[in-house]
Amino acid sequence: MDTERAPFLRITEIFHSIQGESTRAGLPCTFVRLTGCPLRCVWCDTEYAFTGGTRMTLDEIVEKVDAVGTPLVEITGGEPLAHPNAFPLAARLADAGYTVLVETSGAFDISGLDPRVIRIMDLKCPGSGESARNLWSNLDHLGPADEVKFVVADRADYEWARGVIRERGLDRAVVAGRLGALLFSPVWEAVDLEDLAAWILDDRLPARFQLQLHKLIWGADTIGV
Ligand SMILES: C[S@@+](CC[C@H](N)C(=O)[O-])C[C@H]1O[C@@H](n2cnc3c(N)ncnc32)[C@H](O)[C@@H]1O
Ligand SMILES: Nc1nc2[nH]cc(C(=O)O)c2c(=O)[nH]1
Ligand code: SF4
Ligand SMILES: [Mg+2]
Repeated sequence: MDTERAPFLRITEIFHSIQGESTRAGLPCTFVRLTGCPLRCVWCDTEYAFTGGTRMTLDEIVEKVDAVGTPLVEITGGEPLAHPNAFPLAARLADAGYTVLVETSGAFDISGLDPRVIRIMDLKCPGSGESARNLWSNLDHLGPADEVKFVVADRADYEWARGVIRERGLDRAVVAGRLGALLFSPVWEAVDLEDLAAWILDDRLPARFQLQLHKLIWGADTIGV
């Protein structure tokens, strides 16, 4: 295809690292970080992906992922689903045999994603400043492989998340296997870890406590890991 006309995306970075989040934390993973996000979570650790980036065709992206040669690939950002070509990219990577994770804010319709793609969807808590962007209809499109994540800045965020989980039956969905996992992640260094653990245990939530493993390994300010 003529490279000038071929479908493309703006890419901040493609890197090979240890998956730091989700139920796949600890596994080698290739990350494709798309440039640009229309949200502004107050605690965002990836502001460097809001602008800039390099224009790459989908062919070039797949080639670079192939060159790394790891079976697990995550498309993240920025906000991947703000970019229409993220959808064909995810399908192309699934066609190529990769296990494809898409990490999304939940602000964009996920229903057009290839069914083979595993969705890790944040529900933005009030402390992020972006709660109003949650697209609640996305919950109807999640399945047994998908994960819902709450990144909590304080007790008020935790209580909000607990309310959402109970009122929308996400706890029952996880226990019944209709949803893959519920994740609680502290905003980095904002919440006492013992407190968050105690809250989850006290409430008997069927949720997974997760830390950003890559920050424990390489520090919070290292980019490209
Ligand atoms: C940088 S975002 C990119 C994907 C998408 N825009 C989203 O928000 O899900 C990747 C993940 O990092 C999380 N994250 C960003 N800043 C964080 C922080 N300071 N502490 C903990 N998690 C953070 C986000 O909530 C999201 O789950
Ligand atoms: N190692 C590592 N694991 C991650 N899992 C999700 C990430 C993200 O920024 O979306 C991320 C990241 O930035 N680095
Ligand atoms: S949606 Fe994701 S990339 Fe965008 S500001 Fe929030 S955490 Fe950062
Ligand atoms: Mg990250």
